[in-house]
Amino acid sequence: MALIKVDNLSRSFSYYKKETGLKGSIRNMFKRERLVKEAVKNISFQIDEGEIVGFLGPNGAGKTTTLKMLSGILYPTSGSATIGAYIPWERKKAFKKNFSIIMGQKNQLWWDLPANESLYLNKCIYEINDKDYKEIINELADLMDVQDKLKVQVRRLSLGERMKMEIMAALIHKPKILFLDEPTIGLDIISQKKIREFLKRYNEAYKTTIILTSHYMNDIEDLCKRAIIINQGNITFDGQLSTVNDVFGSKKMIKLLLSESVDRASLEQYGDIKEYDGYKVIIEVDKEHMKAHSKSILDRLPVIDFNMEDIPIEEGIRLLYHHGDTLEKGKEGV
Ligand SMILES: Nc1ncnc2c1ncn2[C@@H]1O[C@H](COP(=O)(O)OP(=O)(O)OP(=O)(O)O)[C@@H](O)[C@H]1O
Repeated sequence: MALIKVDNLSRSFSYYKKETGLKGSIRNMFKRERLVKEAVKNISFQIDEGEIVGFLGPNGAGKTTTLKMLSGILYPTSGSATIGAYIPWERKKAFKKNFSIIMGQKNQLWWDLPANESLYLNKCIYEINDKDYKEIINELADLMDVQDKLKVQVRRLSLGERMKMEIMAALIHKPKILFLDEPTIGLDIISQKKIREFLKRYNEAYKTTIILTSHYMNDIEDLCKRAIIINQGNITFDGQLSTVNDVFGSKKMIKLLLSESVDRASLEQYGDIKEYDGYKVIIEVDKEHMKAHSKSILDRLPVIDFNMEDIPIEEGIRLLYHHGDTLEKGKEGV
């Protein structure tokens, strides 16, 4: 059943162009040019209870603006959204008790206090009783392996430990909906993996609905079955992650290992060269020319190893970022 329903949601920002230099500043005092940025344009989607959905797009695509509207931090310019029985920007207390947003680039913990003091503050804000608070703190600290860090001043924690505390602070009221905006940004690979494992287990245990934005493809592939891709405020893909490649089913990758160096120009006839060092080459080839090109490569080039693969999901998503067509509402794939 759909828990999050977004219907033709838009958000524009108006701002004034600022001229540089002294002359520009003086000119600005008398005449200012007003500009409008349409950050999110008529987007629609639905998300079921318990789903983890990857919300992807290049920088400036409109991801954070959408999450801010769904969290009630921003009013939309037009359109509607409901989360369960609530309209987020009405900011009803019961809604606030049901959701949490974690922004990897922003802290909610007090820098100079130990993490458990900030956690206690959240306990009071969310009106959690002592017994439930003790239980959830123990459970979360165990799951994230930070029992011994709870009394350490936040400024003395490593980036990974701090992020775990941020996640704990966001989860102590057991929200039903969780918005994660770049939760693993800047973390090393092992810490990223630990946080992903935690989120997976947490989602399984509590059936929390999660929208996740991340520029790390491992986060998305590990956690999400479905991806919504947004670019320049428009949704360009909404479907199963496994079908991303079907959109570009007309392309394949040929990976070659050569015994002698071959110059780049003589490989370009086969397709787009994705990687090249003379001996190791990856070429993106049109499927319709696959057979003829494969034969020609094997006949003419000093091939030691030849592999044919689908384009990697990361590449598929990158291509989808720039795929212009907006999806019709509810349609899966492009
Ligand atoms: N307050 C604002 N005033 C003017 N423009 C804004 C404002 N907030 C966001 N924008 C613009 O709206 C667009 C979408 O921004 P948003 O932060 O939603 O992108 P994003 O997809 O989260 O990007 P990133 O991956 O870089 O965080 C950007 O072009 C941004 O400059």
